Amino acid sequence: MKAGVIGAGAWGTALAQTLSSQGDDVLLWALEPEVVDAVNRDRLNPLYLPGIPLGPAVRATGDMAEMEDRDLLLIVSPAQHLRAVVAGLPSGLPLILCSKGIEAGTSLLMSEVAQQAQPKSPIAVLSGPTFAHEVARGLPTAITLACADADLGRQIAARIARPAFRPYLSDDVVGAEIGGAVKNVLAIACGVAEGAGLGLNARASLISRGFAEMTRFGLARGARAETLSGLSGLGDLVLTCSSTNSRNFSLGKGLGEGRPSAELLANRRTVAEGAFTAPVLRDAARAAMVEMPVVEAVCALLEDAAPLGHVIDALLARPLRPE
Ligand SMILES: NC(=O)c1ccc[n+]([C@@H]2O[C@H](COP(=O)([O-])OP(=O)(O)OC[C@H]3O[C@@H](n4cnc5c(N)ncnc54)[C@H](O)[C@@H]3O)[C@@H](O)[C@H]2O)c1
Ligand SMILES: O=P(O)(O)OC[C@H](O)CO
Repeated sequence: MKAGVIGAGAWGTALAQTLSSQGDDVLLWALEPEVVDAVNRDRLNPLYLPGIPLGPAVRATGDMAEMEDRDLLLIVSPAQHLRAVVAGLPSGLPLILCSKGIEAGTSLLMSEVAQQAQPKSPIAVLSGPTFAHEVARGLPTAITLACADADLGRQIAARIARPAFRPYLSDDVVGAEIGGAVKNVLAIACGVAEGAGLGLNARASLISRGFAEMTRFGLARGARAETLSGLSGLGDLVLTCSSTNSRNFSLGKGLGEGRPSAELLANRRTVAEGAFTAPVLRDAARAAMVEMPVVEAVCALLEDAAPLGHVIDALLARPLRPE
């Protein structure tokens, strides 16, 4: 097997390490030359996945043309860069999309963006509760692999499964993508609750009511309810809303502590996708007449549109309604 992994952030590096764990040849494309050098010379990626030794079967490159001889590509760039990254790939190779987000300006899901950028490539989506550093250490992980072509989905699942890395098949690509994109915004909300000291009842309520928002939006975009309540939806929502290991939760925690969003977002090396997804999701939800008050509240905080106390009061003062 000759897999290519496009993007050597924490998740791309963890996936490369996982795929190579049984000796498969994995080529990892990195944007930063220092990452290429560190992987090839020291078997480490100290910039994005410090402390994880990489196996000998992972080789890094900065040259996209080297992906020509791969038979499968995992795309792991930040969502807002996926279009440009995919457009630069050799054409026709099966693409497994691992980025979580909605494209700004078009409101397209990653599969829709990839389809436009590489119309000849078959597409699958890999998404679920997966902190990169845990996966890289070989800790047990289950994840959704969504592919409209059931045969291709089965082939890919067999190729990427490892003893502690277990893909579950789905044909609901839209559902898998919406879960992964929306949970990042809701994790910011849960981080705010943590930072502002609102307590664990508030967090559980945000997870629950946030899941109701995810479901309403997902159903409006054609997702299936069982996908949203699976690994790529509820599973990832629970993980990301529970720990400062999540960059989105940590961003929210900073907001909840009263730090300005501009300060929290400035000069970041790592990506907190929810900050980019939130305004796109809000606008798409409004256009589809889907109510997403928690998402609206996160946007208000990210845009410094209202003080934290007002945003919390406004959420709590919404009219009483049936669950
Ligand atoms: N980290 C995780 O645990 C995890 C798990 C599942 C999914 N994801 C998703 O994977 C995607 C990548 O996240 P990550 O955690 O690997 O990234 P990261 O935050 O660790 O690193 C940032 C990445 O962005 C890349 N980048 C910066 N500018 C770029 C540009 N102009 N063009 C292309 N790439 C650029 C960097 O090279 C680096 O690979 C995100 O959509 C994220 O939601 C992450
Ligand atoms: O660190 P986060 O918030 O980007 O979350 C990482 C993964 O998406 C968790 O599944």
